[in-house]
Amino acid sequence: MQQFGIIGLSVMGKNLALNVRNNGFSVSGFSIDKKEVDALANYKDEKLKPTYSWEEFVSSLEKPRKILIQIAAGKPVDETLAKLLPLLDKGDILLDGGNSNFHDTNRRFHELQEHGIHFIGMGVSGGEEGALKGPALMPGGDEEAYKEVAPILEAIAAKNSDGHPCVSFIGPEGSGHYVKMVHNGIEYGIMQEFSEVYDVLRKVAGKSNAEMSQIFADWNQGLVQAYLSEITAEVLKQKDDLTPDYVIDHILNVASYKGTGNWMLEDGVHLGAPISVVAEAVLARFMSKATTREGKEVQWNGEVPINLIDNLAKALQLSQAVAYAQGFQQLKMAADAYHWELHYPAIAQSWEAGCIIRSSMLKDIEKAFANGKQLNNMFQDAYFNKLMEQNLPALRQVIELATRAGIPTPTLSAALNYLESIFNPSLPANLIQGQRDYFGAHTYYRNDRAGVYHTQWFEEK
Ligand SMILES: NC(=O)C1=CN([C@@H]2O[C@H](COP(=O)(O)OP(=O)(O)OC[C@H]3O[C@@H](n4cnc5c(N)ncnc54)[C@H](OP(=O)(O)O)[C@@H]3O)[C@@H](O)[C@H]2O)C=CC1
Ligand SMILES: O=C(CO)[C@H](O)[C@H](O)COP(=O)(O)O
Repeated sequence: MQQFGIIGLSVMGKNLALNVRNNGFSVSGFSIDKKEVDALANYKDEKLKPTYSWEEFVSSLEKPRKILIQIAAGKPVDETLAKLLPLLDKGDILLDGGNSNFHDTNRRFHELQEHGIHFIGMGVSGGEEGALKGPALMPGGDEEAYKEVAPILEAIAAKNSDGHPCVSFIGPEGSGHYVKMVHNGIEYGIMQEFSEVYDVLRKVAGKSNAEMSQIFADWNQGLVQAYLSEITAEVLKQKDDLTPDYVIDHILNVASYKGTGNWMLEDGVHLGAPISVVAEAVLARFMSKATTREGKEVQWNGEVPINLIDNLAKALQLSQAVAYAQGFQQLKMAADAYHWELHYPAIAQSWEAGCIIRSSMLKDIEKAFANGKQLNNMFQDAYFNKLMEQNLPALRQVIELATRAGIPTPTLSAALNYLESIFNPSLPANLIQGQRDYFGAHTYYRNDRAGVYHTQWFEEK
C-alpha cells in the first residue's frame, strides 16, 4: 500500500509526487488525463505508482488515506471531491494544494467535516522547481489531520537558512489558502515595484539590458536579496531564440493574471485593509492592457543623479518592505474578522525559502513579529522604522525623478504614500467627514469630545 496519493499530475502534481518519492515515501498518482499518468509510469519506480481509475487510486492507499488534490482551482476541485467522497472512509485526509479561493475552502472544510473527512486547504508556492526540490507550504484546516501528514509535508518543504522546513500549520478553515492568496498579492506588488524600477533604470539612467541584469544581480547580493532579484537578472540577460536581440525587448508588455492577487484586493476592500501597493499592482496589470499606446516614448534629457542606482536599490528595498507590511496588516485584519489565530512569525518563516516572494527580509519580519508582538503596522518595529527613516529620501528622489520624466510609478508612489500616512496624526479625512455630513447628514465624531455630531450647515427653507 502507498503512503500518499496525488490527484492531478500536471506541472505541480507530478513534481510534488517526485519530491515525495525522493524523500522516501511511496506515492500513488492519478489524473483524469491518462497522458499524465503514463508519464508517471515511465519512471518505472515501485515508490511511484500510476493508477488509471478513481477506484484503483483510492484502494492503493494505506488508511487513513492521505490524498493531495493538485488540480486547476474552482469547479474541478468540487467535481473531484464528488468523485472521491463515495470511495473514502471516515478519518481519511484530503489536502487541496491548488490556488483555491479561501471562501471555497471554508465551505469544503465544513461540508467534508460533516462526512467525517479531514480537509486541509494548503497554499503551495515555488512553481515547477519548488514543487520538485522544496516548495513553501501553507496548510490550514484540520489541525489533528495536519499532525498526521506533517512528516511528509516537512520532508518535502523547502528549508530556510536555519534548516527549518517552510511549512507550519496556519489555522482553521480556509486560512491556509488565505495566506497563499496574501502571498500572491504581495507577489503582484513586489513584481510591479521591480518593473517600475526597471523602467527608471532604462529610461532615466539609460542602462542596457546587460547592465540592468548586472545591477539586479548585485542587488541580490546586497540590499534586495530576493528570488525576484535573481530571476529579474536572469530574465534581462536572456537572448531571444527568434532574433539577435534580448528576449525582454520582444515580450509584449501586457501583464496576464490568474487572479489570486485580485482576490487579496477584493477581501482587502471587504476588510477595509489599506493595501495600496497590492491595489496599484492589480490595477497596473489592467492598465497594461487598457493603454492605447498612442503616446510618445519617454526621452529623458535631464541630469542623472550620481547616486541614482544606489537610491533605486534603497527605494526597492523599502517599497518591498511596504508590500510585505500590507500583507501582514491584511492578515491581522482577517484573523480578527474571521476569528482565526494566525502566527505571523511562522507565516514569515514559511515564506523564507521555496516560494516566489522569498527574500532575506523575511527573517527580519519573523523577528519583528516574534514573541506574539501585535503590530498595527510592521513599521512600528524598530528595525523597519529605522529602514523607513534611512530609505525614505531615496524613495522620494526616485519618484520625483520618475514624475519629472513622465514615468508612472503606481506602486512605488503607493508605498511612499503608505509610509507618509501610517503615523500621520493629521490626515485630511476631517474634510471628507464634513462634506458627508453637509450633503447627507451622515454625522461625524469630534476630536475633542465623545459622541456623534451633526452640524446644521445651512438654513432649512
Ligand atoms: N504552476 C505553478 O507555478 C503553480 C500552480 N499552483 C496551483 O496548483 C494547481 C495545479 O497547477 P498546475 O500543475 O500548473 O496545473 P493546472 O493549473 O494547469 O491544472 C492542470 C491539472 O488539473 C487537472 N484538471 C482540470 N480540470 C479537472 C477536473 N475537472 N477534474 C480533475 N482534474 C482536472 C488537469 O487535468 P487535464 O489535463 O485533464 O485538464 C491537470 O492535471 C493549480 O490550482 C495552480 O493554481 C500553485 C503554485 C504554483
Ligand atoms: O501561485 C503562484 C506562485 O506563487 C503562481 O505562479 C501564480 O498563479 C501566478 O499568478 P498570476 O498568474 O496571477 O500572475
